[in-house]
Amino acid sequence: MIAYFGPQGTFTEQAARGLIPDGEFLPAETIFAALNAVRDGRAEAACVPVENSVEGPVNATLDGLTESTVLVAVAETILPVQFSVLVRQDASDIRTVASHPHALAQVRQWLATNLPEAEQVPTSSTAAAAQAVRRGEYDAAVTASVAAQHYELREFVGGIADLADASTRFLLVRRPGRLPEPTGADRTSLMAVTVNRTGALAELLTELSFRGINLTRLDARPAKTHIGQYRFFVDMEGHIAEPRIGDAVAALRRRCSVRFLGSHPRADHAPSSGEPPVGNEDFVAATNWLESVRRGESV
Ligand SMILES: O=C(O)C(=O)Cc1ccccc1
Repeated sequence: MIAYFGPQGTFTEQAARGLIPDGEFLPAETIFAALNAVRDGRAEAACVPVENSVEGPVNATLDGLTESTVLVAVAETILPVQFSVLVRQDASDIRTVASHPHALAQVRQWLATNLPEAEQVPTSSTAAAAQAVRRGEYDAAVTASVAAQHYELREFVGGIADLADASTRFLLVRRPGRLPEPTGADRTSLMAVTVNRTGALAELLTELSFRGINLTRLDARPAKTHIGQYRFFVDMEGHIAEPRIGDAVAALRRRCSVRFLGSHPRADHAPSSGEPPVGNEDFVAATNWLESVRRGESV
């Protein structure tokens, strides 16, 4: 069973069906509920949105992955997202338009131009907004086009997005277990809580940079312990099975609290960029040399 951030008709449902085409799916009303379905065993995995190219990180996912037993990402997909504005068949004027905040943000200009008087109302998801329009609570919903069929609504307008090539990245997460095999085009995700000291984050990032590891994402979320304490979410190119990446992650672990959030193939299949100053084979050779020195066989 694959839980997904629902209800039926969300972009996340499309992502889940793309990742596991022959899966059995369990819609969840919130991202936390989708993740907790994995934690309590009702689902083997969950599909949740993690970031989009307009609004950035999906905070509920970052918090949800780490605020209980940790779940790890084993796959990802990136969907281009365009939106439809759905209304009831008998719609006349539109005084309220509802959607997920990340959807409203991605059509902000369109709404300001075309529905400037409509009150914008945040809902838990785009499909939840469609359900609310069906119930008569709001006049319009900004959704994926597929939601029209699920909730018997009419497409007032389709194919809208302020940025034509906007996209959203979704994760498939599971309980910790066997890692996906390295592919040479992978992403490793961590959550680190640094000590609240000048330079602590810079030192953490230096452990990556001087090993030639390219950071692909850095987000900060409140640690919710006290003001000023943050959880840093760090994505990097590479797979933790690679000696160079493993060496860097161990170095971070020596410096601060680190949680592993997964190593998995990148949806864009982009191989690790650049020629690192020291490659995986150098780490293996250095480790072998150190072991032979310790055995008194080398100097
Ligand atoms: O609400 C949805 O449909 C989701 O899947 C979350 C979302 C919202 C806006 C853009 C991409 C995903």
